[in-house]
Amino acid sequence: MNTAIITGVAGQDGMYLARRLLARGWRVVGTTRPGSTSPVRMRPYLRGVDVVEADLRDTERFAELVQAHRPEAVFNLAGFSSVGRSWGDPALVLDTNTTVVASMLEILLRHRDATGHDVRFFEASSAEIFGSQVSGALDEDAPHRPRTPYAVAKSATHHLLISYREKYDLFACNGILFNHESPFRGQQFVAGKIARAAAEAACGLTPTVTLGDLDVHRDWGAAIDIVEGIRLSLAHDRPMDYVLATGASHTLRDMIEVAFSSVGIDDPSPYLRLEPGMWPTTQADALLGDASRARTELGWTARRSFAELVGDMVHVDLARLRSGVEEDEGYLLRSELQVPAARAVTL
Ligand SMILES: C[C@H]1O[C@H](OP(=O)(O)OP(=O)(O)OC[C@H]2O[C@@H](n3cnc4c(=O)[nH]c(N)nc43)[C@H](O)[C@@H]2O)[C@@H](O)[C@@H](O)C1=O
Repeated sequence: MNTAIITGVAGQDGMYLARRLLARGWRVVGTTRPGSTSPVRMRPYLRGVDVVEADLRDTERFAELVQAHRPEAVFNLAGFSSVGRSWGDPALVLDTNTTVVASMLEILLRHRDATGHDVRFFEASSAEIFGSQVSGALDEDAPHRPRTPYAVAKSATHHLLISYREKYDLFACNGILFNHESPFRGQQFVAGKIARAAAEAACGLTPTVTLGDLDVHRDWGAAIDIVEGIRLSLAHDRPMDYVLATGASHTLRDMIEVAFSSVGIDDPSPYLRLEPGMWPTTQADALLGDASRARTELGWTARRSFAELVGDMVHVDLARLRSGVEEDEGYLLRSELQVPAARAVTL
């Protein structure tokens, strides 16, 4: 039986990936931050996962886990994830998202030297590495112009992985992940916030969504699709970096329109408050991905449309509000069943 370690297993990506691997007969050891409430909240979705607490910065702990479980694959999905908030503690962001990864790679090398056992490594890189002045669809060769501590850290780690791959022949892949969402996304991210407001409005409540720039362009995909690309990256016969994106760009204005119209509200304006400048201007201007390499090499494409994704988020929030039950496996099963089997590639 293959074993995977997933760091950050209680996040949306970790959870979807764990379920996908379990369904394929893997054993999954998933780490969560000590003291975090997410594992409790996400418990209905993590059945079968061996959930362990591990502070990402405690690299000794990571070494122990590798030694104890001898995984075939490590998926590093943990770390600091808010672009905007990364200005709050840049040193912590660089530590968590870069220095820690350097230690993980060293640990995997030492493990290989000691046991002869190769561990494949996936790193969740980010479209934010491309930063400002981007135009057209971005592929793996687009230049990095990071503009936030978050993006700087992700860009450095991205290059670190490539260096390890070249110098030590380590099977390490960067997934350049564009924005991706799900009904399990927190409301600190804009899609989660909009979906919840649309559901509240549908229940007759009067939410107010305060937003920065409505014209920001992003390539929003469904997390459930993106994790399939993550899984396939490590299942391929050679390590590469992959853009995982839908290739379609939308604005926040589009998202609001789709979310509210999915519950029959044609005019969302009474629920919106605009505060231009409330969100940092140093993030990427507009992001659109070109996932041709993932399509050609992995047979991967994003299957869910923007409207399906946003509609699913709103409807799960509606079910939460109506039932009073925040998390239930039923919220997930419907969207999981919609996934057509991906091209068979086995590790
Ligand atoms: C690729 C990247 O994707 C995610 O980072 P993010 O893009 O910052 O995600 P978000 O949902 O917070 O913002 C989306 C856009 O919406 C704008 N925006 C406007 N008004 C509000 C607002 O009121 N709240 C928020 N959160 N965003 C707002 C905001 O400025 C941004 O342009 C993470 O997964 C990250 O880990 C990652 O790697």
